[in-house]
Amino acid sequence: MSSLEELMAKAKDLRADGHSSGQIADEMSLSVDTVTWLLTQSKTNTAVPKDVHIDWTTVSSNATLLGGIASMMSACFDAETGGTVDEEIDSVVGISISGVPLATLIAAEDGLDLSIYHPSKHNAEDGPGGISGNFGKISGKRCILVDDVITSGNTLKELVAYLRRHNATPVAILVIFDKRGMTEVDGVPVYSLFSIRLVD
Ligand SMILES: O=P(O)(O)OC[C@H]1O[C@H](OP(=O)(O)OP(=O)(O)O)[C@H](O)[C@@H]1O
Repeated sequence: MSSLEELMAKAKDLRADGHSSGQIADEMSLSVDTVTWLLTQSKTNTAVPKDVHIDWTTVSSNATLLGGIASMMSACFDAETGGTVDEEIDSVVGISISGVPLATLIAAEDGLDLSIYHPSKHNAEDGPGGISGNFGKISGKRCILVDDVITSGNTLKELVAYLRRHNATPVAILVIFDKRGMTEVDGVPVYSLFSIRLVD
């Protein structure tokens, strides 16, 4: 089976399990347009939408490799800012689920507090997102926000707004993959290890 056929099969499995197109898009880190295409087209009758699927499970399933990626994210941030911003930061906020191990490793490496954000899209009752009460509080803190990938940027936009509403200051965003080529999210600079573009 080709990787494209595998993506089609996975999208169809998720749909059969009752997931909406938006949920499938989130699960597979693809755009909703791409998911619609995967669910409705064969690869012979229309052009493939311009999106990329990132499979980094070889790294994410290995704690040592994940630690290496977290170190690279932290080092990338230091290199881009000259290391001057570090002293002003109190907390690392990881976005559940995939941002959590990265945020934990970065917080440990840099000696910072750890907070966890549950995005609204994971709220089964369609309620708002929120900071977990089982980890660090964010009120009054200067925070760096950590996630694995930016697809639309909506999750990070939501967290930036949440932090500002709750008396915290989002200072920077650290991600591994940026599929939007974003330099900032509502005024918060983005530092990505890899910025992904399709070239026609
Ligand atoms: O830029 P956006 O369009 O908002 O998408 C990016 C978000 O989607 C993925 O999370 P997902 O909801 O799939 O949960 P996960 O962390 O459990 O993979 C990813 O980990 C980001 O948090």
